[in-house]
Amino acid sequence: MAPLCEYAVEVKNLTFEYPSSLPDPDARKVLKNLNMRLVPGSRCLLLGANGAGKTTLLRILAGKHLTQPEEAVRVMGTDAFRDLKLNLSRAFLDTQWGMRTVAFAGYGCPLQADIRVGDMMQKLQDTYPERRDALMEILGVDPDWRMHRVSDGQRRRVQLLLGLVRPFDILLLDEVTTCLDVIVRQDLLLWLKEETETRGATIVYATHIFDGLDDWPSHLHFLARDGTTGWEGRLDDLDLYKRLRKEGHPSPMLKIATTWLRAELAATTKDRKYEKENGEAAVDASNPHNLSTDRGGGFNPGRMLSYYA
Ligand SMILES: Nc1ncnc2c1ncn2[C@@H]1O[C@H](COP(=O)(O)OP(=O)(O)OP(=O)(O)O)[C@@H](O)[C@H]1O
Repeated sequence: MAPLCEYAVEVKNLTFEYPSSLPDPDARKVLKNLNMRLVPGSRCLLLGANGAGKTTLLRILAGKHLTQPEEAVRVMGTDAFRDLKLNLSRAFLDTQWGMRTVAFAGYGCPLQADIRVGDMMQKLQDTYPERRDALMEILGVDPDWRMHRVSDGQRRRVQLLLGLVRPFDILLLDEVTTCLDVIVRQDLLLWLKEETETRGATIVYATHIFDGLDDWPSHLHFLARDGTTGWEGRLDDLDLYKRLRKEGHPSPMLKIATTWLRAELAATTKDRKYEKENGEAAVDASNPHNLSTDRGGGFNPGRMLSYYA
């Protein structure tokens, strides 16, 4: 059973930026005045366009980035960055697992050592034999697989097995179900739902694939393109969701995502047009159209070269 705390995740007015050379302080911010509150047992779908800041937020909740002020982010009622005990009850699974960085900046290649899956983190696997067996069955993992001979999807299944075998209070998932086949994904989502219902575990799941998710989340958090919270709360409280359900829409989650993302896209297109027409004047901080099409968090090498002068 998850420990008693009012909120499993509590983010209050969080603003976050990566080190950057952008002169405009607002342009540096990846997350802006962000709020998130999840009670234990929540299954929260984190939704947002590419570059909205989903990975950044999940990494903050996983204790990988220090925030200012530190109290802005609490996980299971404690300091998300400093409380190392959390690492025994918090699981973070992203697409970087098993990738070994090589000589090129930002380039990784998969773990290819000749290791038997059943021998990986063996003590942990043996500590929870029932969970291990259940997960092996759901994920279709064979303990005799060897890591230098698995496919991408099989490697992902091994990651999920090792990441989920220890009972967690909070699970942070960043796009880790993309290369799973549809049956494994469905069964895994059901297993995760059960974890929240029977053990009170909390899950935050960022994905762009909404197939099979219509009945899964209890909460939604929409991260807008400017790094603010676009909408957050219980899914049942979202009018659009209620309406789509009433109309018997075949895939309400996908419809919600496309409605919000298309509205953003329309606004971005409008802002891009404005920038094109107004040149450098468009980056004036006092301009209401300022900074829409590229928040320049670091990997986007700028919409205006003068930014980096
Ligand atoms: N390590 C970093 N250093 C500097 N800037 C970064 C870093 N990681 C991400 N960013 C910037 O932060 C912003 C948000 O990135 P993030 O990866 O959190 O978005 P995302 O919503 O997860 O996107 P996607 O859906 O494409 O995975 C982007 O503008 C990105 O360029």
